[in-house]
Amino acid sequence: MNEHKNYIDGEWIGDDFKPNVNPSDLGDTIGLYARAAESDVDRAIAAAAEAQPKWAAMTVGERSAILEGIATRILARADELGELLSREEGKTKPEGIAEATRAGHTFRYYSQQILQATGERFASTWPGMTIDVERKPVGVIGIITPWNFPIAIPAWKIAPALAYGNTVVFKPADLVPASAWALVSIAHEAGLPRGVLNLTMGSGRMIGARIVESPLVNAVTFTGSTQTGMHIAAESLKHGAKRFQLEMGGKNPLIVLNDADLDVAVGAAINGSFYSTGQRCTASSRLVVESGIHDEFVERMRAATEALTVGHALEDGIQIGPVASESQLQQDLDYLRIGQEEGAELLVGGERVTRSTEGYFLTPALFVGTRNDMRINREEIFGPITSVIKVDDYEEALAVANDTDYGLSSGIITTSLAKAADFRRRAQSGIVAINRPTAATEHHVPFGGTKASSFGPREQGPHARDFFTIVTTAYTAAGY
Ligand SMILES: NC(=O)C1=CN([C@@H]2O[C@H](COP(=O)(O)OP(=O)(O)OC[C@H]3O[C@@H](n4cnc5c(N)ncnc54)[C@H](OP(=O)(O)O)[C@@H]3O)[C@@H](O)[C@H]2O)C=CC1
Ligand SMILES: O=C(O)CCC(=O)C(=O)O
Repeated sequence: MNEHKNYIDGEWIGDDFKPNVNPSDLGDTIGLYARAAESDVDRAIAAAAEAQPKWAAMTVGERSAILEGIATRILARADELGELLSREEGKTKPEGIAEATRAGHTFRYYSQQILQATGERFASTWPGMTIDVERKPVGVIGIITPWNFPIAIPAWKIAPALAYGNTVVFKPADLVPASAWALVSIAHEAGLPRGVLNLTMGSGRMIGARIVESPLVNAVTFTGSTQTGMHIAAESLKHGAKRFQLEMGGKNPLIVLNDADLDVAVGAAINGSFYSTGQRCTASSRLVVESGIHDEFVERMRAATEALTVGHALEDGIQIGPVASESQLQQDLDYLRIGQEEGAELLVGGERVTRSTEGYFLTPALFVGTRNDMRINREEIFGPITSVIKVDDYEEALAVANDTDYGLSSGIITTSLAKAADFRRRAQSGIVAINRPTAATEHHVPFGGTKASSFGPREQGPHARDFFTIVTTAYTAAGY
């Protein structure tokens, strides 16, 4: 069985391995992946600290060329990387390939982005003075990522971190080390100097704590559950108030108004709620539907949900792959029970099903007759489960949509330009979707939310530099 080691200071290290198992086929072990010890994490952090000044001193041209080399290699291997991703995480093969392609585009984007102007010159109110506002690297960045986007999220954190002259200690989710390992091995092949990017696979509790507590780590960027994010925030403040950026949960509403095009509404709801097995922080988990269109929408949703094909992620024609892990499956089953105990009607789906391989297969589930105060509508389930909430009019729909602890994404399906414009103004989320799913975003524009969904500057696009650089203001007096 292939052994995949951690990557520390330019070397492959490790002798303690864990099998990585395919959630579509529990008999299929993808490979063995190293588990870092505390001493490995400390070594990775020290290597990143040592490499950082030299990496930052390279020209942007040199850094840009290496990032472009990583992008080219990812894009050349997108089919293979996408298949590997689907095999370890369970999203369908087309979704896996699209995600790998997005990772390549992200590296290419930042290889070009750092060639743009970054400074600003201000006129001074004092005589003989010039003021230059510049951006400098932050230093060593700890990167902690979740299992649901095993290559895109690492890419959109690692690429800007490196582009702006920082070095990285990368801790991927324990469930999906293969995509992380493949990405780091590509960076190695592309000629990244030793110590600039370090991979420490294994337990989040231990490695995450080590990264957050280290005085040599200057910033931590995290995506995952709100609970872990809040813990990282508290620990970061305790340990030298290091800079932190958090992308956490969502409970994203999709409003369907009476004037909606039903085909568009059902298409957006099915995609947003169930694709990627509903395991997206941008998933539509609350369908807020105006009463005049409610019954027809529900009937069309029932039929469309039943028609979805569920099975092995790598099989052609499969639309919904397995749930990513046994513990996530248990969480989904718990919420299916909780929803029914709360009085919601499970109209269709929510069944654990068997296929020719043994995997974590669950049919997409549609709850109807739900209220916004039910637990299934307040807590992030993170599975192929969505709820319909019936409302009387647009104002009630907007109030329900905004009545949540989260604020990542929200959407509206309407043919009224006026209502769409009003929703863009009043929706309390970082992403607003008009006549499209709440999920699936582009790599070159900002990504992030409000309330308990996000903390810190936006990720992706040009705004990513706000987290990965320090703004300094230089006053230069004339006369010498
Ligand atoms: N909004 C989003 O994008 C996501 C939300 N979730 C939500 O979170 C739930 C649980 O998923 P899970 O993967 O366990 O999410 P976690 O928040 O536990 O994990 C995310 C990352 O943080 C690491 N981690 C875990 N504990 C710590 C810690 N104490 N300090 C630092 N890092 C830590 C994990 O490592 P390790 O994998 O080794 O535990 C992983 O790399 C899901 O069911 C879903 O509701 C999950 C993923 C993404
Ligand atoms: O919808 C997307 O494009 C990204 C979603 C995401 O980042 C997540 O679910 O963690």
